[in-house]
Amino acid sequence: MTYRETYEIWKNALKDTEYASDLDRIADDEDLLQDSFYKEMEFGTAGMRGIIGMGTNRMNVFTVKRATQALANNILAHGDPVAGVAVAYDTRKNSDLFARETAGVLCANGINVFMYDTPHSVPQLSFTILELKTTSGVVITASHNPPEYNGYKVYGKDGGQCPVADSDRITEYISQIDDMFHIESMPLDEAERNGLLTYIGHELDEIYFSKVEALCIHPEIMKQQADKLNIVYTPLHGTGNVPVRRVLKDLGIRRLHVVPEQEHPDPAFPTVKAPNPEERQSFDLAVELANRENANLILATDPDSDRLGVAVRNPAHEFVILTGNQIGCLLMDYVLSQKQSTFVGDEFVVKSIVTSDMVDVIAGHYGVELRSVFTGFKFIAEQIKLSEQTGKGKFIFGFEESYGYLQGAFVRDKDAVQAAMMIAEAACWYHSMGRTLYDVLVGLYEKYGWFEDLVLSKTLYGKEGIEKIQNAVRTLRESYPGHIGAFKVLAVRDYLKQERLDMLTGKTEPIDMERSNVLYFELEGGRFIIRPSGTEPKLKSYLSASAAEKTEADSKLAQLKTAASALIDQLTK
Ligand SMILES: O=P(O)(O)OC[C@H]1O[C@H](O)[C@H](O)[C@@H](O)[C@@H]1O
Repeated sequence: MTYRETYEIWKNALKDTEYASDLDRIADDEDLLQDSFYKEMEFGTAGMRGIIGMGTNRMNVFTVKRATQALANNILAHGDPVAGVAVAYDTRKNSDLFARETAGVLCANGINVFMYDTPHSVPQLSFTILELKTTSGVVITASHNPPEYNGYKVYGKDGGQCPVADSDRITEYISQIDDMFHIESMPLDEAERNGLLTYIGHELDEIYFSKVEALCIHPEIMKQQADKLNIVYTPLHGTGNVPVRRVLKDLGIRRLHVVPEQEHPDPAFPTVKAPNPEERQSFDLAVELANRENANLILATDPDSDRLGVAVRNPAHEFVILTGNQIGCLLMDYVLSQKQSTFVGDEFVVKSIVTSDMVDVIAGHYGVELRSVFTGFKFIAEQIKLSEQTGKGKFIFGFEESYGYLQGAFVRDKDAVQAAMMIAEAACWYHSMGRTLYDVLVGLYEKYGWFEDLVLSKTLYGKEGIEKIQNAVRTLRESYPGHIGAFKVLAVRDYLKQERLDMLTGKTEPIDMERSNVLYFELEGGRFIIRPSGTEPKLKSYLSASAAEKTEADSKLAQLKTAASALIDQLTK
């Protein structure tokens, strides 16, 4: 079926409804029409995510209700409708509306729903699933994407993002729904009267806060140092505002300045290009405030408060915005060093394969096992579940370069509330020894080696963009380059073919992991990894160079950046 034909079906089905004028408005914009109707929304790295609007490839009540009916079918066949589903939403446009639609469809299927009636963070929802022992969970959020996006994150009963097998089944159920315009829904007041819908009260928030606070390794040091730490925090208009402030306050932090322009929910996110702590621009207002208040630490959380960004002062008193790898290494080294004396030998940490190799060296230093998984925090959660099922291994810490960190396994997704607490605690601990987080970071490089990491993302919109992204990786797979710039390729790991090719001997060996569309080039003195993003229309590549000295690592990374950028441009022309 062509995109025009699909559009006509929508127009007919919705001709006498409030949506008719929205559909009319896009009729003359061929590109928009094509992008809205040429395909169905897919379940990617973190569920379904897309631009809000009319169409099969858009986030709207129809695609949300259809996804929910598919989730309901999956629960009725493989889950536990009585245990039910926990539902939360963030501060984005239509998040509350989509959450109510989700609840209505689940209840119409006889599935119990436990729903927050104010915006809540992703980690709080993950915690809620475990606490209430529900069979599944849904958060309406597009995480850190620009304001025009929303999304539908699905969770399993272990509190982690839905495993691949479930998302494949949900996708299959979606394809079996012929009429997405007449999906049954139960009015929420009726669902509440029937006992199918329960609103979650504040008690759960309190339990969550106390569990996060209990992770603090040195609460006494925090109390003692709290007044010396001057922190600026921005929730970037999102859900972090309540939990992050509460936890820091409970632990004794008094000098916390919240960026006023970004304190309150605003679905337009008017003060940032994207509410993403990965983007330097999202720190602009926080840096201004921190300079006015002479603060020494900046914390930023994204709208669903699973990502944390951090900026620290360097010796020249300027703010340096840390990368996700740097924050993760600082946190991991802190946690491992403080807990080392309690280790019995079965401890493990988890990172994704695109996360810095510095993690491997830190884990080795403390003698803990390092597990590497694909991009997606669900794979870190899977390792925690595995250790519980087998009784083998104790999870200590997990992180991804994409600004996601976890210490306490009472949450199974990245948790910026925990991470904000941990970084504040680490800052207090080191402050008590006269050191800043910047000093500590430099100390880590001096101790473990200079690992310089950089993520290059190329955004390519629309149908054509997606095709370019897929083609780029395909082209590279068809013929591996012998060099990337001046960097010799030593081996190539193709995670789709599940094979590693040694470029020097020509020998291949199997990779014992599931399939994933990732190419990993092992270079002399670095690495280059490339994959299509599973959450945004981006071609992502991860560059790393390492050396014993900073200047050498910097110069290698700069060279690699030039070569990789040229290669990516050529692949996406
Ligand atoms: O690189 P992507 O597929 O866009 O994923 C980047 C990140 O997106 C979301 O935040 C997921 O929850 C993370 O687990 C993932 O690392």
